[in-house]
Amino acid sequence: MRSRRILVVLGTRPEAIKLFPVIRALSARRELSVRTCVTGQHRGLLDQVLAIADLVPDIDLDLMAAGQSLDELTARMVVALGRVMDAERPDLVIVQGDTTTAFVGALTAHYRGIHVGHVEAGLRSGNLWHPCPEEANRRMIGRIVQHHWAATDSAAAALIAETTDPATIHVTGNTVIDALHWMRDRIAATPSLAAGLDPIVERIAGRRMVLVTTHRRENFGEGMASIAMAIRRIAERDDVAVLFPMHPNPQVTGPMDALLSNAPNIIITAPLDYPHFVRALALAHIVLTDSGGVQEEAPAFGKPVLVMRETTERPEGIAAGTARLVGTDADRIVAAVTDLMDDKAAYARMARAHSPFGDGHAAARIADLVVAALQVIEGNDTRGCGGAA
Ligand SMILES: CC(=O)N[C@@H]1[C@@H](OP(=O)(O)OP(=O)(O)OC[C@H]2O[C@@H](n3ccc(=O)[nH]c3=O)[C@H](O)[C@@H]2O)O[C@H](CO)[C@@H](O)[C@@H]1O
Repeated sequence: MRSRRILVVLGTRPEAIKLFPVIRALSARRELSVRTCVTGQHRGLLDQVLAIADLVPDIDLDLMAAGQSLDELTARMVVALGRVMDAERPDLVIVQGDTTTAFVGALTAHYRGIHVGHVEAGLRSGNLWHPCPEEANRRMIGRIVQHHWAATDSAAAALIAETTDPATIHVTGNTVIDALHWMRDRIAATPSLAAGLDPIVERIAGRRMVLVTTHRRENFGEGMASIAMAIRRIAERDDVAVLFPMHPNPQVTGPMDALLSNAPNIIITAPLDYPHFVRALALAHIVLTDSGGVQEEAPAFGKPVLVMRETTERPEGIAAGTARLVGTDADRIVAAVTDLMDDKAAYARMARAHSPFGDGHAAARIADLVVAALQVIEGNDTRGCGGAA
């Protein structure tokens, strides 16, 4: 059998983190020819992950443009990825999560009758506008792909509730845990990978670190201002130090700079590269975030995570008691952090190392599923939409 062509499409930092374990696992299968296409929906943050994972993309569309609108990005990406599909002619396309890159990768493959596998399938917040456009993207992806690789049983149940054929759904675990274990072990073997954090560790010495990340679109505006106020109040405690790797989006830096610059006990940095962030996560006492991936990583390190969102598509962390929704209201956030700082029993209940999101072997399972899927595709004669308008 000729080696079967797999095209992995990604465009942002979280996709790179969650897909590099899959790319490694697939590349170890001799019967597969794996190519990677990066859209460059994000640039700097994405490149940091590609570098640490030793991933050199076969195709880099470099589509990101300063101040681009979602319309412009999507339009450019449809045309560019369509051309990649025609040139590469893959037997299977793999996308991850809920970005514009993931949706357009699935759509342009669908136009050509190419099978698609979806990593992290089935995440649903139940609110079409929260998060936007991610919830819409992942629902639409779920309607047009053939292989749904869900991270958890609840994600699989969400797909079943949408009448997805159960035979096309497999629960694999979230590949973010594969990446986290790989990075943790790399740092243990080569501490210099995350040595850049040493000065911050010295500055924080003796205080408990609250690690903060925020950048969700639905928190822009009032939400960000309220989060900034909460961070400032949390940092007024002398037994606390806040470490805040700040996303460069002006919708984040604007409100934060206004309230937090020169605030004592708050260390603001540029986004940390993946090794440094994983080390910061391991050193944190509490994690305060609106990130999806960080919600999945923190429990694996036994870190209580307070989620600055109104809804989450990760109910497993809430059910396991390792995560709590606190929204963006400053009083609620401060109260939740204070509770964990002052109530040892409350902290112990949340700080149990527990990973409802996977065991670190999701990528290997996905590689097995890809090989199995290709047998099906071998006998399948999909014509797609014929390519013409
Ligand atoms: C709606 C939603 O939840 N969608 C999610 C969103 O991803 P996200 O919310 O997880 O995005 P971020 O928070 O940007 O990335 C987080 C990763 O970045 C690392 N990190 C963080 C800060 C830093 O300073 N240095 C770092 O290295 C960190 O370890 C972590 O792994 O889109 C993904 C793609 O579709 C989806 O999969 C995913 O559901």
